[in-house]
Amino acid sequence: MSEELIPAIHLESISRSFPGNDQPALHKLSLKIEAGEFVAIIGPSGSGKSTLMNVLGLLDHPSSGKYWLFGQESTATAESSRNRIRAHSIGFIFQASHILGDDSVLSNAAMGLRTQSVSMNDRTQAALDAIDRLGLAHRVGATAKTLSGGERQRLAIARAVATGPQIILADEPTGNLDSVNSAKVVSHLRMLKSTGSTIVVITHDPQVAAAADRQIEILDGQIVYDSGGSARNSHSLVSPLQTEPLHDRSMRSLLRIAADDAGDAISSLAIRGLRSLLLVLAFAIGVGGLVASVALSETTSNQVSSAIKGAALDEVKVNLGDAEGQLFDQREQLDLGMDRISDLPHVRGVAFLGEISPTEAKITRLSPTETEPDRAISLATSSSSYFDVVGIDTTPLRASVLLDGGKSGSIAIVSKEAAEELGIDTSGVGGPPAGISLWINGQLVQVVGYFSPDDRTPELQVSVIVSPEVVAGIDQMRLSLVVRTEEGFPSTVSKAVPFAFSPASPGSVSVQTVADLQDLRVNVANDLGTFIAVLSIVLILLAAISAATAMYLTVQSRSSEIALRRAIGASRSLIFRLFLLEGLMVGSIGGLLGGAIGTLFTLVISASSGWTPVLPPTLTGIGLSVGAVTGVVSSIYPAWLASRKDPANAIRS
Ligand SMILES: Nc1ncnc2c1ncn2[C@@H]1O[C@H](COP(=O)(O)OP(=O)(O)OP(=O)(O)O)[C@@H](O)[C@H]1O
Repeated sequence: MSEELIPAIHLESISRSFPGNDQPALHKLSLKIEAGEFVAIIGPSGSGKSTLMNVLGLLDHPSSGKYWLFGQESTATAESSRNRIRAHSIGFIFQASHILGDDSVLSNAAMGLRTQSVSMNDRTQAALDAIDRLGLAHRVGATAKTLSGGERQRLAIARAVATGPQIILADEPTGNLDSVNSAKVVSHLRMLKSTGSTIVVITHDPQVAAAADRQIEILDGQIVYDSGGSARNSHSLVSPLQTEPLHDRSMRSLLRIAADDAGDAISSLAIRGLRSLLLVLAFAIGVGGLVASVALSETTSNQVSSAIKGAALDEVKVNLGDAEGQLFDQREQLDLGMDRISDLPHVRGVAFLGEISPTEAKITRLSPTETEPDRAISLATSSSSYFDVVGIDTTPLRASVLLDGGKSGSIAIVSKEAAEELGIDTSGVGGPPAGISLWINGQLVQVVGYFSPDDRTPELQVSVIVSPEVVAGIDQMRLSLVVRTEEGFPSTVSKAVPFAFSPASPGSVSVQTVADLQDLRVNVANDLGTFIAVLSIVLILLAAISAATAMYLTVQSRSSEIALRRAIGASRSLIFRLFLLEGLMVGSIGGLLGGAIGTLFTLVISASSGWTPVLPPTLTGIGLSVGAVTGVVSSIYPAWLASRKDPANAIRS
């Protein structure tokens, strides 16, 4: 690198005024400081020392005048170059040491190096060297908040010198220290001077002022005394400033930046563990609900479709309403209506089904007084034609004929699941053994066969179908007809059925093709899915609002950290990325957890309802992406606010 003989600092007629202040904080101040000088700036409170320091450190812009830093005119320099100069060429030591209390001593010392994007190994080495030089090696792994005041200030110096800056700016470095610790700081500053650093110290401390080679006094924003420059020493030659990015934009370097960002975000989330956990849970609940709604609506749709898809093409259901004891009084009329329906074109068969209200049916195995099985068994009555119409075989074959009366008397055909529930052995291939009977509402009913309901008749899964005389005395019965049509004709037939069954009042007969029913149930499933989805979106919005609020509060409480990062050269975009990444991580973890919760919820609901769960392979992706997007969106505003914080103001507070 080329080396020239130029002042380290050259101010010409610098003024700085603040809105609302009649007196400028700096007034036409001119000053030259040679490289390698150790200068103390003294003056009463309010005289403009900190303002001068902020201008020198490129934390603040003067209102007028010119400033050359190592020969480079820096008043008009772009923000990104100013960040780089701060990161590479200036070391700051602030009065309030601005240590990140929850981070380790090592990570505090390495902070500036992280901003420089130095590799992890070099970073650790340089930070350890600086810690060692400042006599803190024994506390290297400690959490910074456990350090004493003097140790903190030495750590602040270690952080400032670890990056190897050309100039050190220190604002009251001994302000909070006793004389012993002040003396240590002074000796470290002298040691730095001896290695060629240019040092500018603002101080009220006579000990520090005396240790400097040159004293400058400021009053009302102007220099009122200057002890004069010292001779250049052997280290006083300066190198050009670092204004261009040092790290290349290679894949490796980008990966390092990404790893640094992720590391910062993780440690920041870990430090605020409980807050992070609550946020993750908020996202998990919202996303979990959404994932469950997707999976459940798929599951229920599948359930509905597979249950009735076989019947959709050739079945019409006719609801005759509640028949209160009418079945037998009006059996003739019922048979007549059914005859007329079976005469309709495209009709293959028709049968009735009388379903008895569960409160009216007591079914037991051995005695009329024993307790009913745990699982509810439904009771229905029909004729043999029902089995033909819905296409269910019985064991033994044609057992259903016995339903049509005659000598056999009171008989029952039992679904396999109901038989198992009642403790009847269904393993025999020839049907129930002779003499097996049930007690139904106090009557002894002989079991003559089994049947296995299929998808068309899910309502008969656990049921007993009896001959009509068994239920003769029962009032509460829902009566319906099942009409089997030629394939593709349910809709045509359904229009004619009411007129055929009840020519006098066709309006009293309500007809549904299974296809209608399917639509209806799919709609119900969809409605349910939509309801859960809307609810989940509300939950996700709430999660996003809580995340945004928590993040906003965090930004406020981390003002000092943000100020420090900005002061030591972190760009606005780095600060923005840091907060955005925190939102992304919280949202993604919440989203993944929500995906798992939603899946588990669907499995539990499906298992308890006897459904086959349908878990689309995209569920995890949905959970993750909804969580990630919501996390990012909710952190945009707080991240933006953080990135806009003015380092000069923030560092004062
Ligand atoms: N951001 C600001 N907005 C308004 N006025 C400001 C701002 N910063 C500094 N000032 C004013 O400029 C003047 C110089 O302040 P400065 O902090 O530089 O003094 P100082 O010499 O460092 O004081 P001290 O020794 O008490 O820290 C003061 O009157 C102060 O109120």
